[in-house]
Order: sequence, then C-alpha cells, then structure tokens
Amino acid sequence: MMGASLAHALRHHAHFSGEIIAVVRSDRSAAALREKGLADTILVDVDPTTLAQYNPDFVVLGTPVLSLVEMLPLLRLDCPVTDMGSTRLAIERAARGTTLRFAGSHPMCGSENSGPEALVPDLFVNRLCIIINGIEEAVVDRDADLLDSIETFWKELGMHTFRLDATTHDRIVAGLSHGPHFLSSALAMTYLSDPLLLAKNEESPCAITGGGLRDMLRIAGSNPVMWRDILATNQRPIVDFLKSFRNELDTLIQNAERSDTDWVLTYQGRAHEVRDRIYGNARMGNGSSANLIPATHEASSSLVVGSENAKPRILSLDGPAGSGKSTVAGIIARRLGCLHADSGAIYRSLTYACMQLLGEQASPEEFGRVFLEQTPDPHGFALRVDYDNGKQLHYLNEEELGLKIRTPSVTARIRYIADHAQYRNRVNELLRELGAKTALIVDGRDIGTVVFPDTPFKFYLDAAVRTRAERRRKELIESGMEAPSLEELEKQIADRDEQDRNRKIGALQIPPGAILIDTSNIDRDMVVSGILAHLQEQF
Ligand SMILES: Nc1ncnc2c1ncn2[C@@H]1O[C@H](COP(=O)(O)OP(=O)(O)O)[C@@H](O)[C@H]1O
Ligand SMILES: Nc1ccn([C@H]2C[C@H](O)[C@@H](COP(=O)(O)OP(=O)(O)O)O2)c(=O)n1
Repeated sequence: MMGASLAHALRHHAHFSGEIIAVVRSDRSAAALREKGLADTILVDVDPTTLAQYNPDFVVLGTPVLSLVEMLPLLRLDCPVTDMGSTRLAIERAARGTTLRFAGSHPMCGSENSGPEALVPDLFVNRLCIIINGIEEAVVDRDADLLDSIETFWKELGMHTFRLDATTHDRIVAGLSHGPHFLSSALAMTYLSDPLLLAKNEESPCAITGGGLRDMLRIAGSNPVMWRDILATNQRPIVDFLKSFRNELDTLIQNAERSDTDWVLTYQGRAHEVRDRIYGNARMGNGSSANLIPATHEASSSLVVGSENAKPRILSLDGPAGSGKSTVAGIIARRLGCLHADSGAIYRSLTYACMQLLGEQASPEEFGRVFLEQTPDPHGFALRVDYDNGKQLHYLNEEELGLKIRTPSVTARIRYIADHAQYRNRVNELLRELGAKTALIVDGRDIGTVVFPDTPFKFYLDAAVRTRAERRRKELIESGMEAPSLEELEKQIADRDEQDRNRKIGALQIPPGAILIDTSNIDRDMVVSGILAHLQEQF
C-alpha cells in the first residue's frame, strides 16, 4: 500500500519527471502497478544485490521490518537509501555495519490495509515523517547532506518532518502508535470472553454499537506480519507501555467499584485534557502548520447534523461550470438539513490568496510553489474555510472574501491551483474530514470520482454551453459585476470545460454509477425534485 501510494505521489508530483522502478514480490502486485501505470520498470522478486545495475538515484525500501533487517547488509548501492519501517533500532543497527548511504525514515501514515490495490493517492500529504539522525539519544551520527536530501524528498511529497534518534523514536512510537494497535486487538479479543455480546449483536438488524467502538476497533485487523515484526523489533518499549496501561486499567476498575462515582467527572476531564495535548486544536487533523486552510474548518455546531454514531452521508454533484451544481446543492442541503460544501469556491479562495501573495503577473509555476514554501509559513498568510448558517465562508487573514473569489481574474487563474496535486490533496482532505463529521452535499468536478468515490449518491449535471453562458451572464449582471458579451462568455466557459476535462488529476468526468441530469431545459426546482426522487429518502 505504502509503496504504491509513493509511486502514485511521485507520478503525480508537479516537478518529478524521473523514472520509477518498482520492486515487488508477487505477480499480483506487479499486475496492479502495471494496470495503474505507476512504474516504468517493474521487477518481480529480484535478488536485492542486483539492484545496483539499474543505477538508481534514490532508493526507498518498503518491506516489513524483519525483511529490511535481512536485506540491508546485502545491498550494494551508492545513492541515498531510506526506508519506511515503523520500528527503528533494529533497522539502524542492521544498516550500521554496511557502506550504504542510509538514513531511515518513518512516514507515519501506514494503515490497516495492504497491497497496491489499497493505495491512497494523497497518503503522505500533511502527515508526519520522522527522519532518523542516529542510534543513541542526542548523538547525530548521519551525514548532514544525506539527512537533508532524505528530508527534502518527503517534504516534496507534502510531509512534515521531524528528526529523532532511533532509541527515542522506538520508545515514543511504542506509546503513541504500536501500543494502541495492540490494545485495539485486545479489546476485540475481550468480546470472545462474553459470547452473548457477539451473538446478540449478530441477531440484531443493525450493529448494537455506536461509532465509538468502530473507532476503537478500526486498527484491530492490521496486517499480522507487519505487527509480528513490530513486536519482535520493539518488544521492550511496547511491553512497558502495555504494563502501564494495565496499571491504569486497575485504577479505573478500583474507582469504578467504589460507590462514589463523582471521580468519573474528574477522570474524564483529565483524559480529555490529555487527548487535547496529543491532538489539540492546533495539531488536529490536517497538520495545520502549512497554514493554508488551517484546521479551523469545522462546521459551526448548529449545522452539524447527525451524531457521532450516524453513518456519514455524502451526496456528490459534479458537472461543468454553470450547469447549476451550487444552486441545486444549496437547495438540497437546506431541504435535507445538511451542509453544502462548494469545492470550486475553495479552489477559488486558494487562487485569490496566492494572487494576493504573488501579484497578478505571477507564473503558474510560482503559484505551484507557494504550497510547499508555506512550511513553516514564511509568508504569514492564513486561509480558513468556515460555515455559518449553511453558508461556506472563506477568510484570508480573518477577512471574509465574499465575492472577491468570483472575479474573472480569479477564474482565469484557478487552473494554476487546480492543476497541482498538492492543492488538490489539501482540498480533498478538508472535504473528507468534514464528511467524516457531518452529512454533506458536495459540488465540484471530481467529487464522485476522486474525493468520495464510494458514496452511493452521485449525480452529474450538464447543460449546453450556450445555456450555461447565458446563465453566467445573467448572474454577473445581477450581482453588479462587469459582464462580457455572450460570445466571449461562451468561449471562456468552453475553454474552462476543456481545462477541467483534460486536467491530469481530478479531471471532470461522469463518475461511474452517477445519475445524469441535463439541466438545459429544466428549471432548478425540477432538478432538485428529480434528485430528491432518485434518493427516495435513502440519503
Ligand atoms: N436548472 C436551471 N435553470 C436555470 N438556471 C439555473 C438552473 N440551475 C442553475 N441556474 C442558474 O445558473 C447560474 C449558474 O448556476 P450555478 O449553480 O452557479 O452553477 P455551477 O455551480 O454548476 O457553476 C446561477 O445563476 C443559477 O441561478
Ligand atoms: N472539485 C473541483 C471543483 C472545482 N475545480 C476547479 C475547476 C473549476 O473550473 C474551478 C471553479 O469551480 P466552480 O465550481 O467555482 O466553477 P463555476 O462556479 O462553475 O465557475 O475550480 C476543480 O478543479 N475541482
């Protein structure tokens, strides 16, 4: 999963045009990579000592930890070599006796899924990568240039980086990552000791659980081989963490057995504080340090419908400019009591923000670079998306942008932003985080294909170019903006259709399974009732 996601991220990186050589173990993985066009050369089950003959410039090893430990001493390579292993001491010790230019990495974005089919297009964006600078605490024993080149590699993929020695790394991740995985498995196993719980749950038409248990069990089914290796190579810190958890559990049980239950208020309050220290507002979710759309995009509480336990509901509305998506999405959101997320407006606000920063003459490449330069925010510009009374609002340095994002000069430059994977990933992440919290009607170009491909509620609106130009002209006149001639608008819309349909990533397409509605000759109320009729109250 991680290797394929890495190949995908490189393939779609705006500035990477190199050759990708993938080394895989099975024909099945090779076929999946080939089908997705993710590598120029695919080598199946080759002897690692022969890799030098391909003259790689950079090597990332992505096998489970124990096979890394076996493989490292066999490699004969001159280029920088790194890996993606999640325990470090064993790997760093295996590398120490070699002549390799090796410094380890731990991109903290693994998941319970494995195999190339499970690839995640924006896996690395805004996640943390720990770069290993030595074995012992406070002793940096790696070459500075090597560390810089490995750090730059991950940063180019949108990661945040942090340097640590292997010993400290292993102790910290035992508590913050490995320990919780084993606890999730232990929680799952607890249900075996009381079969009634499982049996009654299975008899019930829906699971007798809320979202809380699902969150806690999500990681219980992770790849067993990977966890065997992690335990084998980080045993002591993991066992220490599990023991301190057992002590905490004993304290909890003792308190729960006492008749005075007021302690629970203090206990829960303190637990909440600890949770905030780990995932506190500034660090929650999308790694807001890039400050381009920081993490404060949560919906106002009055708008959040459904509870933590409700199944997330997403309705995607894709289509070309002027087909009526945002109008219809807004009406349906109000009718169904959920949020309307206007993805095009988010691209517009990003475009506007970059224009303010760079000036109108800036080239597409300069626009593309702003995102990467934002860490750690040298420009001090903060873009925030928020919702108030059902309206999506865009704030640049706390100024609400209103119609400024809808001017022709912004529209003409949106592609400078929308063509870049970094920006797309950021917008997609924001939408998915929102969708995990509340029911959404989302309109855009790639919502049913890329952002929420699994939603069963997909619609695609279209209309003749002329009709769309007429609508846009009327809209511009009504909002007091300068309106070009109909012919000029028709040309602009056709040009944008062309850009939107031919974008390398996130292109406008009819999503598989989407219901098509041609709005040329029907008014917005008919479009709305057509969509609601299709939903048949299932949404
Ligand atoms: N079915 C429709 N019939 C007529 N006009 C419509 C229809 N749907 C939307 N409009 C109008 O067309 C314009 C563009 O619609 P909009 O929702 O902004 O499109 P999109 O979000 O797809 O770009 C708006 O002024 C809107 O009021
Ligand atoms: N999901 C999306 C939404 C919009 N975009 C880009 C492409 C679109 O031409 C622009 C503007 O989108 P917007 O929905 O505001 O477009 P119109 O209101 O229809 O003009 O943003 C995108 O690339 N992906």
